[in-house]
Amino acid sequence: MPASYAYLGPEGTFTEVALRTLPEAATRELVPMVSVPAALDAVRNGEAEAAFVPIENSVEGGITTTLDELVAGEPLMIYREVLLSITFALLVRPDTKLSEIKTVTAHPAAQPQVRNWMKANLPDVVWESAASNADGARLVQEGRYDAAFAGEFAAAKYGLVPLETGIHDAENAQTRFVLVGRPARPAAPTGADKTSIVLWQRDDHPGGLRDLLGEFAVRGVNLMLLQSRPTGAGIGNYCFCIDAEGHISDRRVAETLMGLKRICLQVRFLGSYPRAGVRAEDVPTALPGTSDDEFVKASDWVARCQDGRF
Ligand SMILES: O=C(O)C(=O)Cc1ccccc1
Repeated sequence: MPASYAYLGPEGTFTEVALRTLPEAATRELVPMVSVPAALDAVRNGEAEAAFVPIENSVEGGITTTLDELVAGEPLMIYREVLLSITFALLVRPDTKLSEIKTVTAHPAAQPQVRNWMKANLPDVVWESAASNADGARLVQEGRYDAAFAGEFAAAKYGLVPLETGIHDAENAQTRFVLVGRPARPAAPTGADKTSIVLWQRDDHPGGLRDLLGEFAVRGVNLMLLQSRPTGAGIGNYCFCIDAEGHISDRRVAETLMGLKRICLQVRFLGSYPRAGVRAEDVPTALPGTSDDEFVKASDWVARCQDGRF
């Protein structure tokens, strides 16, 4: 049996479409799962080599189920990311008219991307969340709802037809997906990489978040995502999910992680991996004083000072 990748299913999700853009997916068995936690659990318990799940979209920010799963439980690591442009189709059973639609369903992350369209075209329908957009289509096929927002490609799989296509409140809406596996050595740096971590503050004090961010700022490390998530320990208790530019093998990133490790209660490393759609030559050069070479020279100089050989 080939190694398998679990993904947010059923067949016909945007997640599946994004996964199939990865060359390595062609040599794996792709196994649809009912939810993001189920896909990640399949990795944790060794049933799947990796899981492919949505993590962020450009309209609403982080997909909280995924972030919360990566923040807690047995540690996992991100190895790849994929960006997919998303527009929705309104899928119905054949012969359904727009005026007959009373109920509509889709994944919760779809709602902010179709809200204005719904207000204009389906003002009085009842929205209910589905486990994924393709699962919504499946529920329409079963007769549980009148319509589903999903990828147009899901229609044929579930015996539905697109009543409307190209639905998107925001131009260029994109969703980011990640391939997640058990912890192992990160892939070698490509020159256009990203590092994901989770931080827990040691204590609550004025400027606490600024102290964390200062560790990135003084080493010239750019942030790409900052999302707070409740720790569950009471109102006001948050951890921070952060994506930073660069690879853990870059000295400025490694030194930032060391700085954070010293001042945080806990740091969880979620991986260093290639940025989707960005070439190394398009990444700005390191700010003055933050290149690998400058870090190495500075640390050699301190060693010489400690030896009295400066
Ligand atoms: O992959 C899907 O189809 C999902 O249900 C997740 C999702 C939700 C909204 C936009 C893109 C992906």
